Order: sequence, then C-alpha cells, then structure tokens
Amino acid sequence: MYLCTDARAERGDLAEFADAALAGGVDIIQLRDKGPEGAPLEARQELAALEVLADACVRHGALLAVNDRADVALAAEADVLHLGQDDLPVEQARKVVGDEVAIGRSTHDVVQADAAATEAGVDYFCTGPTWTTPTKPGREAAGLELVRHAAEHAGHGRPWFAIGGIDATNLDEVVAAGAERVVVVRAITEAEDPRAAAAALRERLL
Ligand SMILES: Cc1ncc(COP(=O)(O)OP(=O)(O)O)c(N)n1
Ligand SMILES: Cc1nc(C(=O)O)sc1CCOP(=O)(O)O
Ligand SMILES: [Mg+2]
Repeated sequence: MYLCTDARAERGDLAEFADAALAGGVDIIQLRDKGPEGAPLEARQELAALEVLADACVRHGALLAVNDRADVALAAEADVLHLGQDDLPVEQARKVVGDEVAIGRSTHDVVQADAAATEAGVDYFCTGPTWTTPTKPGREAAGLELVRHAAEHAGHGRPWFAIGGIDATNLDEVVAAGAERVVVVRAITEAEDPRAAAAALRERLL
C-alpha cells in the first residue's frame, strides 16, 4: 500500500502522522505537496519534510518516494521517484538518479498503461484516477476498466497500483477488478485515526 501525503505544514504533525500511517501498514510513503495554490514547495522545504519522512521510513522499514523531481530524489536519498506523463521523461530521470532508485510512472489510459508496462527504466506504474477525486482536480476518471485492463493485459511482470478516489468504501471493487496494490491520499491523510484507516485498507489487500 502506497500513501501520498503533503508536508502537513498547517498541522505540524508530519512525523506523528507518518509513524501512524506506517504502523498501520503503509509500505511506501511519497511526499506530494503541491502547495496551497498548486505552487510546489521550495526545494529546501521539500528536503526538510523528506528528512522527517525518511526517518519514519527507517523506523518502520518502509520506502521513501519523491514526486516529480529527480534532483530532489537524489539529494534526499529516496528509494523511489514518481513521474507523471508531463514530468521528466524516464530516460532522462534515470540519468539523474542512477540505477538504485525505483522509478514509477502515472498512466491514465490503456495506451499509456501498455507503454509503462514495457518502457525501459520503469519499475512500476499507476492507473488512474479510478474515480474522480478532489486531490487531482480536472482529471477525468479512467474507471475500473483501466484497472481491469492492467490486471488482464498490462501488468504482467511489472508491479502496478490503482489510484484515485480509493477508500474503505470502494477498495473491494478495486480488488475485485484485479488490483493487488493501491495508492491513496485522503483515505489516510484526512482520517481522524490514520493508523486505523491504514490498517483497515491494508488488511483487505492481503
Ligand atoms: C504513486 C503516484 N501515482 C500517481 C501520481 C500522480 O502523478 P502525476 O500525474 O505526475 O501528478 P502529480 O502527483 O504530480 O500532481 C503520483 N504523484 N504518485
Ligand atoms: C495524485 C493522484 N494521481 C492520480 C492519477 O490518476 O494519476 S489520482 C491522484 C489523487 C489520489 O488522491 P485520493 O486518494 O485522495 O483520491
Ligand atoms: Mg507529477
């Protein structure tokens, strides 16, 4: 199970939150902070938040992921770099981060999913959004059809995750469509008890 979180600057509880989510069963945690107006964090702020997450990952044996920026992934000694369709191409990102960092790719339709399933340098891909979500406004839903496609055609041999609008109320549908791994944001970041929320999702993925 893969969690994307912002830096929780307003709440000031990033370390406690990460500990709770990881204790609940999150395996990979990504810092994804687009800022209040969609403006990304300054690199120094991003590195500071990543340090907090890195310490939590060490405590729980989890993986640390960086969104979008290959230079920051390298500087933070992250395990994973996640790239969308409009981010740095995988080939160029690979030159920056080397071979030790796993690279993930977002996909939003069957063509992109098939490409990510075979593209050199990609270690995993995500399909989504499964449902429209306020976390990614303006992005049309790819639906459970894309999950089914990845399960039946695209995923073989390469790990993939379903993302977008997934929570405890609909996780069973995603699993029934063939997903074995999911990425969530609000289902854990907005939970009153992030540990319990993570555990409730995790137990249904086993
Ligand atoms: C694990 C994971 N999956 C998908 C995304 C989305 O990436 P992208 O399409 O580049 O959009 P932004 O997150 O950058 O807004 C992700 N970040 N992580
Ligand atoms: C960051 C992101 N990427 C998506 C994609 O489809 O690539 S959907 C998404 C947001 C997922 O947030 P929530 O779990 O709160 O719906
Ligand atoms: Mg991106």
